[in-house]
Amino acid sequence: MATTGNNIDSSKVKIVHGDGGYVLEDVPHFSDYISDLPTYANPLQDNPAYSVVKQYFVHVDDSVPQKVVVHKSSPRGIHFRRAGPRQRVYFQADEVHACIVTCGGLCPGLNTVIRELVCGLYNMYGVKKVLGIEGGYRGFYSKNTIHLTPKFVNDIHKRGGTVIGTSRGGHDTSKIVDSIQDRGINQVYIIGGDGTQKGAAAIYEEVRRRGLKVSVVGIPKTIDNDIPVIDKSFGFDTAVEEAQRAINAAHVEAESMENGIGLVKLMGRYCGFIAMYATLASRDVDCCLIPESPFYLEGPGGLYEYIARCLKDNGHMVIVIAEGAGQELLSGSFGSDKQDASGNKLLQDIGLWLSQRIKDHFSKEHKMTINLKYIDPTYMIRAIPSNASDNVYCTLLAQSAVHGAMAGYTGYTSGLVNGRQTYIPFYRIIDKQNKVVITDRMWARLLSSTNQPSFLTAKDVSEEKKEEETVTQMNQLSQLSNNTEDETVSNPSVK
Ligand SMILES: Nc1ncnc2c1ncn2[C@@H]1O[C@H](COP(=O)(O)OP(=O)(O)O)[C@@H](O)[C@H]1O
Ligand SMILES: O=P(O)(O)OC[C@H]1O[C@](O)(COP(=O)(O)O)[C@@H](O)[C@@H]1O
Ligand SMILES: [Mg+2]
Repeated sequence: MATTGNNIDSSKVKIVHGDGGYVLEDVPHFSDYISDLPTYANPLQDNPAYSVVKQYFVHVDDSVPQKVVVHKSSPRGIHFRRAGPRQRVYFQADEVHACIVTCGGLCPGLNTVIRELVCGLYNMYGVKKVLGIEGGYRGFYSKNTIHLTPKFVNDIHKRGGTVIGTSRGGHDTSKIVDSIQDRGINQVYIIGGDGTQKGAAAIYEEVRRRGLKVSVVGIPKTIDNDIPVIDKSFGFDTAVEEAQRAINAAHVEAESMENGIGLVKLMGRYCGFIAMYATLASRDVDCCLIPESPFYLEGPGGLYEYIARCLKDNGHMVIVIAEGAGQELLSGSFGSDKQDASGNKLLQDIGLWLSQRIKDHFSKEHKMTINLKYIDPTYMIRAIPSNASDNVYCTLLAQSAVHGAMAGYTGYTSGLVNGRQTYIPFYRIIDKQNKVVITDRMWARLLSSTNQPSFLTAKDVSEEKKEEETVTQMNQLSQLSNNTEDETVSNPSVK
């Protein structure tokens, strides 16, 4: 199997080259593997709501750049296909049999996406057959389905969770595709995080191998914000907002007592975006600990020293810790290699461990009684309905997903890139995880806002920077090798 520098199978990559170093990382289309499919005029052209919009249909060449900060001489770089309605569609309304599935952990906005997929299909394209697959991937072959109508989904965006249920594990590609084929489903909308998108990519591959006219579409979900390429995942803003309530409670408790410490644990298995943004938003946080920035307790520059200073100067402090932070400190006594049903690492409770360590240290070393209040709002920040801006975001994601499927595209994730809706090929979404880059400006902003120690030596910083540069160079090399290895489609308007 030929792979590019990033372990991407180059035979699956559909690249279009244009002038000035323009590269379109295109998404698959039915016409790539099924010939002579009939097309139809998009029914939206007769829809009174849309027919008045100037240039409502997306131009065939419209694309969105991945990088918006450029230099005079830099190549135009990677682009993604702009999402939106096309002039011609590949399905007639009564031919469509769509299904929706939600997988992985909960996230605010799941019900909004479900609602908008159903309403988008019904109201924009006249589609009447939409099935909800119950309980995640395993629901395809082991559960009942729910007939989803605009009436059924009308109010669901006001509720947290997912009305069709979710689960981890249970992904069996061939059983899932058998079920899709047996039920005559031809549009599959899959809402989920990085694991789910890997599963969606496997389903797309199998659908294509069987030569089926079935669109497989991903909608990225995760409060952790660990999905790459996209600006942010839906529900993230809502989760950060809800986290403020826990931080506020921690602050009130801490400042009301002598030597008060409020410790808040927030979600973030492999990355600390929620902790970082919640800290930046709150201004009450004195220290934010995330998985990407290892910390230590003892000695100069360590956490104990910083806590002692905060208590001396202010009499109280607030610490926010992402659940995935400091797991290496726990390994040994508390550590474990256990995984959940999807293969995700099961984490130890770093918040509880750190609370105990802080109390023990200050009572032994400083003969001080610490009033520490540990707040763990873990599930409260994700089991809530999405806020207004996430609701709008969910609507755009869902409608874009529907337009793409109707236009015959498949094997893509609907995502926001630099503020524009795009179709991103699965391989780009599942290639790596999004992480906080601690040599970027955002982390520097956080450090300067909390005044916490960076826990890094000059050597660490230069190594971190070198690693970042190597990744950038590898990406550039892989791009170059794509340019030479892949079949070049010279006419960007092919699709
Ligand atoms: N590499 C993979 N290939 C196929 N399916 C996967 C893969 N990783 C995870 N999945 C499936 O995706 C679903 C959700 O994955 P999980 O990691 O729990 O949540 P998330 O999608 O939010 O990251 C599960 O049903 C799991 O079986
Ligand atoms: O207890 P659960 O449901 O396994 O969820 C815990 C995990 O879910 C998350 O919210 C992320 O979920 P996803 O993998 O579904 O995006 C993590 O922050 C957390 O570690
Ligand atoms: Mg995940």
